[in-house]
Amino acid sequence: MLSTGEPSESDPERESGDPTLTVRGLTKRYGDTVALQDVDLTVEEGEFVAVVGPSGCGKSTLLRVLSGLEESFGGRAAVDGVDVRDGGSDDVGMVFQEPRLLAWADVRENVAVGLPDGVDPDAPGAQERVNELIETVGLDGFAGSRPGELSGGMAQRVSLARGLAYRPEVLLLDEPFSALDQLTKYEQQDNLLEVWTERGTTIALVTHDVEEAAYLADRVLVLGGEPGTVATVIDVDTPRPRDRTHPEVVAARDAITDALGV
Ligand SMILES: Nc1ncnc2c1ncn2[C@@H]1O[C@H](COP(=O)(O)OP(=O)(O)OP(=O)(O)O)[C@@H](O)[C@H]1O
Repeated sequence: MLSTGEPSESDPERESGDPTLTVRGLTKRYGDTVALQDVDLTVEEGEFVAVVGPSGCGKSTLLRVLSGLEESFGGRAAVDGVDVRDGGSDDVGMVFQEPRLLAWADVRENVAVGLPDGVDPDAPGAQERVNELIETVGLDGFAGSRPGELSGGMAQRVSLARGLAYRPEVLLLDEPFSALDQLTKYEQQDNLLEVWTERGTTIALVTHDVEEAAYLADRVLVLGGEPGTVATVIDVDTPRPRDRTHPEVVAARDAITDALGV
């Protein structure tokens, strides 16, 4: 279940050895529209998986199911071995495709919303943490700005900082860099890799950007078709830290592009 709560004690229902994310035979309908058909996915603890596919193939739907936002679906989706319909894990953070910021609150307050429950934004250390995140996403100088005063890319970075504030064990990211210029995108991708490396976070990232998928992920799930199904899975075994121009990264990008049929 999506939460801004304090990281919980180990879930007693969790069986050791369970993958962090498990999806089996997932089918999701919206009325007559079948968004996903019979999708399987396993993401092990600390793994970085990217999900790519054409517009409308069900990428966001997959993340919404995993985050506990969808109750009605066929098949099974579990986080830390606990079915999302039974609450999943408390330690899941999601960054949505649209920034979803509080219009009346400034950047500092919007980021502070992501702090774990019980942490008073005025408590010692909390402001430092918020300021650090604002700096990480390159928005120092805009801490007192309201969303209406920010560009789309800046708003997206506030949303990312809010998602990172909670320090979840699992991060579900829906196109978190899509509104960024190339240079800022590269910086933010590397920031995310740093967070992932430092904390061992398990990440599922939806993206339209094949270079991004090849550079960041251990494994790339390519969805396709209508309804969306798994077209193929591509492993990216290139050692880290990676060079964006490493022949294996380039080969992975080409393999993803081929699988997408573009
Ligand atoms: N709330 C909803 N009600 C009805 N149909 C929906 C809803 N959400 C998604 N859909 C439909 O489900 C399908 C998958 O949508 P989804 O947003 O998951 O695709 P996507 O791959 O993330 O697309 P994009 O890359 O454009 O963001 C689409 O046909 C979409 O129209």
